[in-house]
Amino acid sequence: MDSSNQLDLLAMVPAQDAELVNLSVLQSKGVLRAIDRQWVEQLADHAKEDNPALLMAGALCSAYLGAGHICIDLAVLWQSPPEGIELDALRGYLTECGVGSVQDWCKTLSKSALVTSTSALSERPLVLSGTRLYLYRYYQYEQQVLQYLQAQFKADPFEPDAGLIRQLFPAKTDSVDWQKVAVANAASLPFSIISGGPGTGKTTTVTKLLALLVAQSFPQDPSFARKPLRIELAAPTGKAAARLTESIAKAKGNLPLSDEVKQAIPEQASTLHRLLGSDFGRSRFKHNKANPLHLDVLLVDEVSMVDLPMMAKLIDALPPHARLILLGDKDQLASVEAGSVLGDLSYGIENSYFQPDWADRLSQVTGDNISQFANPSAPLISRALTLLRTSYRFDENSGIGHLAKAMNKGDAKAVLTCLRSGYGDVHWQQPDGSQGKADIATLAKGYDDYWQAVRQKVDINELYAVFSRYQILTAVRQGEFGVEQVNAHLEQYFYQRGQVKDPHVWYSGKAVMLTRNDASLGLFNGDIGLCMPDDTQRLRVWFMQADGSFIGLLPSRLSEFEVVFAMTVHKSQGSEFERVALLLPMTPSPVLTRELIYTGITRARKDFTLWGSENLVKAAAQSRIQRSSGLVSALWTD
Ligand SMILES: Nc1ncnc2c1ncn2[C@@H]1O[C@H](COP(=O)(O)OP(=O)(O)OP(=O)(O)O)[C@@H](O)[C@H]1O
Repeated sequence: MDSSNQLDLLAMVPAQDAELVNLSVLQSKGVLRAIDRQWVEQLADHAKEDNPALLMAGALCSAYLGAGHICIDLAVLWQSPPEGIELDALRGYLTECGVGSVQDWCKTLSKSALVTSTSALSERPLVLSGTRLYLYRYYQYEQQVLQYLQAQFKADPFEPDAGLIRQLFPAKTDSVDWQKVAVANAASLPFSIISGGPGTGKTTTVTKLLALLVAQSFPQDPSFARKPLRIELAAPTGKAAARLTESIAKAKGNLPLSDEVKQAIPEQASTLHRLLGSDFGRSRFKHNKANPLHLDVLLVDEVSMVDLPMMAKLIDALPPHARLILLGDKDQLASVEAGSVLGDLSYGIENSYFQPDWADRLSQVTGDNISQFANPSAPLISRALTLLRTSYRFDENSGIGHLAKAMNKGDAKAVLTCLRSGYGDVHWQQPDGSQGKADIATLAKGYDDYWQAVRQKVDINELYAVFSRYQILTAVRQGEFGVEQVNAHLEQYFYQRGQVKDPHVWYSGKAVMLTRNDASLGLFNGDIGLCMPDDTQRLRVWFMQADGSFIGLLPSRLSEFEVVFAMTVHKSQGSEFERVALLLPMTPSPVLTRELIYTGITRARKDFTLWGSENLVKAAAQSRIQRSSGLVSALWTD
């Protein structure tokens, strides 16, 4: 059957609901992308399948994947269809196709040659697991992660050196020291997650953990040769890797251990792509099960940015004996690509409860009373998780700390109170509705120091440091308040003020962000370059490398990049700035969520300005990112 016949068939719906649900209508309403429809129609055509309920499910599965979901849950769709689609229309349409319930829908799918069941898994485009429908590859990724975790849960725990742990945490406190618990947990297990908001001591804690692992690896008898522990540090972006390098180096200095131990802790972090041996542009990595990484311990920071396929590939490349330690802030925006792995794995972490035997064990190792957190129904994964709750960056007087907390809770009233409270480090600019334009002159002021540094031709290290102090963040890409227009307006404004000679060509001070990994240059999507003349007065774009040094490239060597006086909140993940201005659009948008604003707020160390209306701030506080996957139910509820 050709695809035009299929479209005719799909149009066979109850008269009153006809325009509401067929694939072309779903596409016109933006529920489906052209690619979702083409994909499922081609598959169906090839397999000579024509059941509209199958086509609908397949197309939605593809569309939801594009929006970051790992799967669709037919039972959920049956109750709450995609936005813009009437429930009655969807059900009416499916009923017309002989599907009167979720069970019918599943039965229809399971009869299709395009769908495989999990009990007799075969390589077909779609996988039906209960009421969840996956694209085959994503089901495989999810299973890889689950199988890895199940294997770790079965492994015998290690015996960490309790004396060393207490030496690393000498302070006696009345309450539980969760940093100490995190170290005890992670030192006992081959897999662990340490989550916490900004400044809660994730790097401090993990540096102590690495110190413990290194010190434990030293032979008791110093006359024996020491087999060095191979530790690798990684993060999803170059910027995050550079920050991890810097933070570990700083935290190492404060360790109450010998120089020998400190020297054996690496500082240099790489990107995940580099670690796995990216052959840019292809989805396969050099390191995988057949060619595993050469390491004993892998620490990955900023894991909220890691998508499911990347996590699966990372796990695939781990040698069987390796320890994996994941660090991140579970409340930040999920990865750009599909999945919310950190959020799913640490789903119940807020409750901090452990199975009683594990709680006893932790009490013995730490000397703190963890038995108060014992709960016989704690799932296995809970022992691998520790949440750090105390921020050492933001004290009681910090507006940024209070605002981040209120937004994270989704407490719109507290967010507004905080914005109005007159904290010295939090400012709120409500847009003037009649104007409908971003206040570029005020936003641009934050770059005065930068332009002065450009004029003074300071060295690139210093210029980079000055540039990194201030950042304008946008919630969206398009429109007057989107990153593209704001950057164009800023360049124009700098031009009018004489700071930029000609915004259409390369100029001293032009700041760009790469939008693609570039194998030939060894640079990554998200890397920031600043344009300045070299010693011969030729303009070059200077990029900071993972070791903190700079390379200067001729502008002609860069192919895909954008100006970056403003960047989206998504792109800012993994970076921090002293001062941040977060610009919201004037009209509601589904991207305005609690996670997005929380991520924006927590990029600021010292000063945060929110540009946005009360209504949008309230709506964002009440809107959460929800991504479907099978991880939460497999790990937390099954
Ligand atoms: N237990 C502690 N007591 C006092 N200060 C601490 C403690 N833990 C961490 N700090 C301090 O708090 C600051 C933030 O710590 P750290 O960088 O480890 O946090 P983080 O969670 O990694 O931060 P970020 O959000 O920047 O990634 C550092 O100055 C650190 O020295």
